[in-house]
Amino acid sequence: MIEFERVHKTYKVGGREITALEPCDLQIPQGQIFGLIGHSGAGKSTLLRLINRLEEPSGGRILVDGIDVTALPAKGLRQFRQKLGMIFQHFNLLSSKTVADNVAMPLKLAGEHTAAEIRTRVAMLLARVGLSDHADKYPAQLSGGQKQRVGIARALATSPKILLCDEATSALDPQTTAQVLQLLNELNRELNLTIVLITHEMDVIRRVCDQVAVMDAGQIVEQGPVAEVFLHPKHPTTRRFVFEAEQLDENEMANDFAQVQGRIVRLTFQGQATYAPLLGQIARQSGVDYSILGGRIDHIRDVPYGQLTLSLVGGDADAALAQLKAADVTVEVLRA
Ligand SMILES: Nc1ncnc2c1ncn2[C@@H]1O[C@H](COP(=O)(O)OP(=O)(O)OP(=O)(O)O)[C@@H](O)[C@H]1O
Repeated sequence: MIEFERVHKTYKVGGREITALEPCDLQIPQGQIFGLIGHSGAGKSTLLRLINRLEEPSGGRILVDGIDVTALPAKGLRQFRQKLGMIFQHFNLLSSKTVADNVAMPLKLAGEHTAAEIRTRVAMLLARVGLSDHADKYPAQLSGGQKQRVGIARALATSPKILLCDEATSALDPQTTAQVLQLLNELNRELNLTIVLITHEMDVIRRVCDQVAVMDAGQIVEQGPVAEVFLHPKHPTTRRFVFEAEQLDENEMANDFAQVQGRIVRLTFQGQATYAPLLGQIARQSGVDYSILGGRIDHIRDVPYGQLTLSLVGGDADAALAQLKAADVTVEVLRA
């Protein structure tokens, strides 16, 4: 468990103070993939780098498994950092070293392993990330996705319990992004690894995260399980991210709504309800006619969801909506 208690951070630049993180309380349970999303300058990197004390907090306490890491002396901090791995947007591999030597680096620095132990562990890590055949190559000979796999293998070398990912897929194309996210997903489950992940894409959050915190101007403005935040965004910043990901335009939707009669509702189906033939049944029973104004079916992590925007005309619309709610469908009335 990672806990922030009133943690804040101010940078001093040429006599001027820049607040990067307002006092922040946060809890990240062990074994979760926790996403931090926000626009450039929102304070995401600062928050992430406070966890491994690459940045020192200006105040507050950070506890990892109950240990106050803000109070650790130099030796304790070195040991603590071995329990944390980090991966970066631009991979940060050493260009003059081979793939195997890059992965071996944290083990060599720890100074606790024989050369044979390091060789065995590196071979195992490279096999896990699918790069056994590339051990003797240099980073320049690899694709972006392969470089990030080396970064992941290196980050996992000392068997950390926490992996910090700073925009780890931002430099990758969509297909490679999907593969790297899939690998992170698998590692999270296999190793019960806590992953804290920074991104500016809601789609990355939707695909892998359990929880999300949305940051704006140094503050967490919305936080919760991804399904809740993604399907029912409240803060304007969250709404912008979700609408961007869904390629929706609020003004266009308002224009569309002006063209149709009746009530307008948004229905959210999750899990089993996503595929149940509810809508037709309920429309027949209540005598309501509906037209579909928008919708999609997708997954949040592994859970399917469907979201439909409908206009309802005639019949007993109240009864229809009550039946939908009784079947665990979330109903939001967009126009009464
Ligand atoms: N070392 C530093 N010295 C001075 N100001 C800094 C430093 N690092 C960050 N800042 C400032 O703190 C604020 C938050 O920056 P941070 O990098 O945490 O945001 P971010 O959300 O990660 O942005 P990005 O997505 O662009 O990386 C910004 O105003 C930034 O200019």
